[in-house]
Amino acid sequence: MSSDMGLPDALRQATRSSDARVSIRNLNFYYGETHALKNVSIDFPDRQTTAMIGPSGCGKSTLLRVLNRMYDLYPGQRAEGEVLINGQNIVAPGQDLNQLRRRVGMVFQKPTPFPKSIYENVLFGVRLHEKLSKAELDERVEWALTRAALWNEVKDRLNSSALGLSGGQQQRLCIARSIAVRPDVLLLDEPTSALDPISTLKIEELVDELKRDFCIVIVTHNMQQAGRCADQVAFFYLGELVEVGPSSQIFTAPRERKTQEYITGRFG
Ligand SMILES: Nc1ncnc2c1ncn2[C@@H]1O[C@H](COP(=O)(O)OP(=O)(O)OP(=O)(O)O)[C@@H](O)[C@H]1O
Repeated sequence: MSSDMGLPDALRQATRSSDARVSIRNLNFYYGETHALKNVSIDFPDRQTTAMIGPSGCGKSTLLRVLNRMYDLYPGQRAEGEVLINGQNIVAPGQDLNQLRRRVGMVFQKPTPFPKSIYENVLFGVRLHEKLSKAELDERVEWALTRAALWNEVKDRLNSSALGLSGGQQQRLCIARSIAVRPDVLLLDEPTSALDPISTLKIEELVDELKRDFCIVIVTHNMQQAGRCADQVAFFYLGELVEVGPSSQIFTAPRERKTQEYITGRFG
């Protein structure tokens, strides 16, 4: 438990790194008996991209699932500790999960468009959370698709099915759908692992662009991608955060031997 428990929210926030959008302190996560995250403390700064790297099973996806409390859907899974998003501990009881999921967008490994039009896909979350006029909805669709670098490719077929788009376009549509509700944090779980190299490059450029507005956390197995996209890199091993630092430091002068071994491909 952190020592500043009991302080008012504003003061607690002020005691954190000033630019941290997400501050995690002493987080433990359990799948029943399996202790999947062990005492993890890390900040995800605003307007920066953090890449989470580490071998299979080290807990990267689990940490993303904690950030939007996806684990709530499964009995026996529980988080202990503190995950502050804008100063609010989102793993504490009594949170409004609908609001939380509006503030924390998630994009998965495989594109997950709904069998609806491109237009309705973008508005899916917006319609749940906001009452907007037709003109405002149109404006939001154009804004989100433009930010997701897809507008020019789809503006003449907004009412066509999203399932008719290529894999790379579908993934950009999913990013548009996530940002359309204007979240604080955008989580990307291996967003390019199902894509070809050109689509991958487009998504990476997009991530670079989007970090101007959002706090981005990306899980990737691709070291080059982490090097290209991330400002900060966090290396996890067996549920523990081994090391976190600026991307340039982690890839050129890691402090920990395990990090060095992983980034040089000696295991994982
Ligand atoms: N639903 C579950 N029930 C029980 N244990 C689970 C469950 N999901 C994950 N785990 C365990 O939790 C640990 C962390 O898994 P997690 O999926 O977070 O790893 P990861 O780093 O994202 O792996 P990968 O790179 O393969 O996606 C692993 O030991 C895994 O076996």
